Amino acid sequence: MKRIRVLNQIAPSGLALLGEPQYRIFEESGEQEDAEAILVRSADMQQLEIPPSLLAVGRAGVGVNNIPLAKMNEAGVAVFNAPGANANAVKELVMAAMLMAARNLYPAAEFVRQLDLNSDQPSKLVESGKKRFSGFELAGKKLGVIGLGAIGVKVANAAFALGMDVYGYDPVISVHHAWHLNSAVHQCDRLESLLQKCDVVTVHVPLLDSTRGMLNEERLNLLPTGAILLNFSRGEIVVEEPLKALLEQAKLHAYVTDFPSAGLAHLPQVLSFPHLGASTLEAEEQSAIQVIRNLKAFLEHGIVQDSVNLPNVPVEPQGDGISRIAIVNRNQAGILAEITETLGRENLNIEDMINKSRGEIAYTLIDLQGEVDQTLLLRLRQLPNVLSARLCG
Ligand SMILES: NC(=O)C1=CN([C@@H]2O[C@H](COP(=O)(O)OP(=O)(O)OC[C@H]3O[C@@H](n4cnc5c(N)ncnc54)[C@H](O)[C@@H]3O)[C@@H](O)[C@H]2O)C=CC1
Ligand SMILES: O=C(O)CCC(=O)C(=O)O
Repeated sequence: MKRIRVLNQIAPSGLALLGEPQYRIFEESGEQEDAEAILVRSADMQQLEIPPSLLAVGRAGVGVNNIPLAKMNEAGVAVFNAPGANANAVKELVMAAMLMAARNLYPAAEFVRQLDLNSDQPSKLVESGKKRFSGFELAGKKLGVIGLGAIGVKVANAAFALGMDVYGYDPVISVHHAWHLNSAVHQCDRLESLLQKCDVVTVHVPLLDSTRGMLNEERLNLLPTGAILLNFSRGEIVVEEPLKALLEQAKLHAYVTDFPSAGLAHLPQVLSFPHLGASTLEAEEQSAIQVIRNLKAFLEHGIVQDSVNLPNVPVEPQGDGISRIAIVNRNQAGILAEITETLGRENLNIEDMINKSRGEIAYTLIDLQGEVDQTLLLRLRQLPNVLSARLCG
């Protein structure tokens, strides 16, 4: 039985894929020591102790900044996410946010809420206040999309359909996403040129060392007066102090974000949501199902698909009489020779073997004739550059 620890609420339709008797799902931290896998959404795992039994982490979503990737690599633990599974949900919220900000919908609705509509002339009250909430139309305005991945491409295409003139910045756009991007989207070679010209800017990059604080004082100051900034990516991508100053000086029309902060949330120009981007039934189900399928394929057959730290190795198992060993190792010369020598000493005949690397890490999948015992696995684990070794199944 494989034990799966769940750190956040995961859609039941996904968890249903992990049925007993093969799997047992638990939440309590006391039992974490022997979990083979952890399922997580946004819970912060940075300080979580990694049990020696852990083989994989499944992020039912996209961003993995809550997972200590370096620590996972050192422990030979595979990390999976669900690319694209919640992109439509985020796109819809971003479009709603853009419209809310451009038409001042939140303060306008608040204004109506506090009116006494039982008075003699309610329509007079309504009409008297509305001029304060006059907004602008999106059609014809310039939208800048920073990060043209699963979400950025959908936002760019939807904004184009609304009549916006769309600019995109992504120096490392994938071929897959480039294919899906409307060809009318203008490409910006420099982030600065996008910021200078766009009335609305939306950011859709992952939180990495290279993107933390990417919208700093110098860059924020390039935004035209009256611009709207949307951040449904991660709070840390925008530097708060200069943004606050621009909002207080009314140089920006609005900041709409999914990541509330104490320094900004109280400002009238700020609209904050409680990290709602992926909170739709559809996205929650899709994310859970997608990541759990990949987690299962890894635990049961050693197959790697959509991992954020291991290379893709979509090799189906060979069938009866064949044992499969999965090894995560440092990507260093000589390691394969050490592995095959160790197997040779046990007289085990290799039927098939694949080794793929991704940066500092490599993944080796070996199909063998016959039985594999715990002593062999122990010997493999003791090799200097082997981070984890296990029998699949
Ligand atoms: N608010 C919410 O609930 C959600 C937030 N997110 C956030 O949105 C981020 C993006 O999600 P997806 O579009 O699904 O990811 P993705 O991986 O499909 O796209 C990210 C894009 O950013 C680009 N990029 C990376 N560094 C860049 C840089 N320095 N400048 C410009 N572009 C850069 C990449 O090339 C890639 O095309 C996630 O990493 C997560 O932080 C994702 C889902 C839900
Ligand atoms: O699971 C969630 O609600 C968070 C979604 C998110 O931020 C992501 O997928 O990166």
